[in-house]
Amino acid sequence: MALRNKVALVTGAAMGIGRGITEILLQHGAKVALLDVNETAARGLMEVLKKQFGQERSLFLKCNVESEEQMKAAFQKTVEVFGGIDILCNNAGIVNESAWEKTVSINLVAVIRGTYLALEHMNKLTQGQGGVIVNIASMAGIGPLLSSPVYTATKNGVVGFTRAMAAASIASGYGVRFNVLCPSFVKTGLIPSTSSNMGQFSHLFDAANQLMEKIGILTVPEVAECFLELVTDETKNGEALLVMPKVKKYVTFPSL
Ligand SMILES: NC(=O)C1=CN([C@@H]2O[C@H](COP(=O)(O)OP(=O)(O)OC[C@H]3O[C@@H](n4cnc5c(N)ncnc54)[C@H](O)[C@@H]3O)[C@@H](O)[C@H]2O)C=CC1
Ligand SMILES: CC/C=C\CC(=O)/C=C/C=C\C=C\C=C\[C@@H](O)[C@@H](O)C/C=C\CCC(=O)O
Repeated sequence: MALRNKVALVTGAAMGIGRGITEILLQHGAKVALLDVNETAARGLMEVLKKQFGQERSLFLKCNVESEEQMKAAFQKTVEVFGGIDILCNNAGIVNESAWEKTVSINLVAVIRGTYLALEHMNKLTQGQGGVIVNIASMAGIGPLLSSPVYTATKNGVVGFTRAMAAASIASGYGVRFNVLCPSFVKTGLIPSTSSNMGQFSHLFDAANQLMEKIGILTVPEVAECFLELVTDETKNGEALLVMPKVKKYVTFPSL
């Protein structure tokens, strides 16, 4: 898929991986709707993006992905302003084993919500033009992260949901590709600097840090490049791309 003048919607776009994904999409000629709850961070980013890419290439929509109403409105506004949606990145996510229901709501329920909203616009069976959806899971969606069982559950859910949607799309003829990106640790504000949000697993904070030291830490641009591969390579559908420092591999799953 060539990105020039394609329309992308990115959740959690104001910081971290979502910002990196937004920037690489703009660098390759796409228009981007940025959805985030953090208005201060988003508006600061928007000033930078408008200077670098022009006034008309990016749009910020304050949106809590937990809200069906706000997500529907954001998708509708994106279509109104940019004329459609070709690319969706469900990226927004948190790590909080204390507020675990919120973690499920943002990391999994909202990914399903965003996917279904985008499909309404992309589905070729309902006059859509097709498209591609890339969901951001985690290495914890492939192997258990002992310090964060609920986070692990949400990311496993994102992997399974995305792969099932790809199979459904092929069987149904939606004309939409679905892929999932599974980074290991990435240098953003998400990585817990204290055990405050680890709840009953706070005693495993050191173990998680030891794992991080063992695996190493990715940069946001490294992750954004892998996202771009899943979007632009039209042979990729139903893929889970595991990214670690110095290695990336398409995960193979047992065929039942
Ligand atoms: N940082 C890491 O080590 C890794 C992160 N990931 C995943 O990557 C995604 C992005 O994470 P990071 O960029 O590291 O985090 P981050 O904390 O740097 O950025 C997350 C963004 O999402 C936004 N957000 C949070 N809750 C939201 C909500 N309810 N509605 C709308 N926006 C919301 C935040 O305001 C922020 O801008 C998450 O899904 C995370 O699970 C996956 C593997 C590793
Ligand atoms: C607390 C969450 C922090 C950041 C977000 C995030 O998603 C980070 C995930 C990073 C890595 C997850 C790794 C999970 C690993 C487990 O499956 C282990 O059982 C695998 C152990 C080592 C694999 C690497 C190696 O041995 O070379």
